[in-house]
Amino acid sequence: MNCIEINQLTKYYSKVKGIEDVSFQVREGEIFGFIGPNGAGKSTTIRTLLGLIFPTSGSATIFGKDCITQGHEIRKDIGYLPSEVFYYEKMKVIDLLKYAGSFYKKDCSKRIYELSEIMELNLNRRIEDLSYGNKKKVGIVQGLLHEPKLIVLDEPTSGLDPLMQQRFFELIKSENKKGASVFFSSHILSEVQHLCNRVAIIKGGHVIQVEDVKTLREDTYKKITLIGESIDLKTFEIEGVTELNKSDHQLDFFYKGDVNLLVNKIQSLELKDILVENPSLEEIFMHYYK
Ligand SMILES: Nc1ncnc2c1ncn2[C@@H]1O[C@H](COP(=O)(O)OP(=O)(O)OP(=O)(O)O)[C@@H](O)[C@H]1O
Repeated sequence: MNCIEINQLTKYYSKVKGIEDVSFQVREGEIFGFIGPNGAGKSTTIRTLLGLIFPTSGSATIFGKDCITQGHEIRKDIGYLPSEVFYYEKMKVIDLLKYAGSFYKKDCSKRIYELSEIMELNLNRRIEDLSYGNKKKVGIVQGLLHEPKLIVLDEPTSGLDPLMQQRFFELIKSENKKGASVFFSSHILSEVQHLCNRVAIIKGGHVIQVEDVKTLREDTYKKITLIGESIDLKTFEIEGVTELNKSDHQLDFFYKGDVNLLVNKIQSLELKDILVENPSLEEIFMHYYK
């Protein structure tokens, strides 16, 4: 079953394109990544999904309910961390979190203390005295305190130091193990690689690929490095080869296609070394971003 379904969703900010014809599904129980460069349309998609802005056309559902007309019914099941968090500056963290918890029909106090301990958040400070990273932690606790069925995170890790990022990932994984589905946007590809089952790649307002993270890494390009004295670059100007580069005695390129063709080309060469690697997600995405 799908927890999120997005169908041909389009949002124009008057004449400025936010997103166009975006369609994909997030399955219940998965951790789904939403990847794209700045301005690609990630926040627009998320805000439309949450009913914070209206689409120009298209539709979206969460747990089978329409995001626009049934938003109030859906919201109790969603935990949302926006990309920028703004709070009442004069409030103490604990008062703010208890106030946030009061909107749900359950006692969230125990969870507030548990989450704050995990994220090392000082509950007695005032919001105005917190650093950007600590405000982000308040957002994380606020997003999770009611143990939502779906967690929506918009660029969640910006501002967190590496140790806290790690804590946060562990926290998300454990919420997922307990049954929560997770949808999060990022332009940091390594975090997607570690955390997600599947990803959608968005560029210029269009989703250009929805794929298993594993497939994305395995079924695409191989990264080849050949080291030897007299390798002719022209030998590898063949179909399936991209990013061909020669420096000193080294030739690097990406290859996608029949490996036998490549082996035929390589076997006549006098090599000192050869390296065949799966490209990093970074390298794969750079390919899609072009
Ligand atoms: N309120 C707005 N008014 C006008 N244009 C907007 C507005 N919000 C977003 N846009 C435009 O819509 C496009 C998509 O922006 P969006 O913020 O959704 O991208 P994003 O992928 O979340 O980027 P980032 O990673 O920088 O947050 C951009 O061209 C942006 O300038």
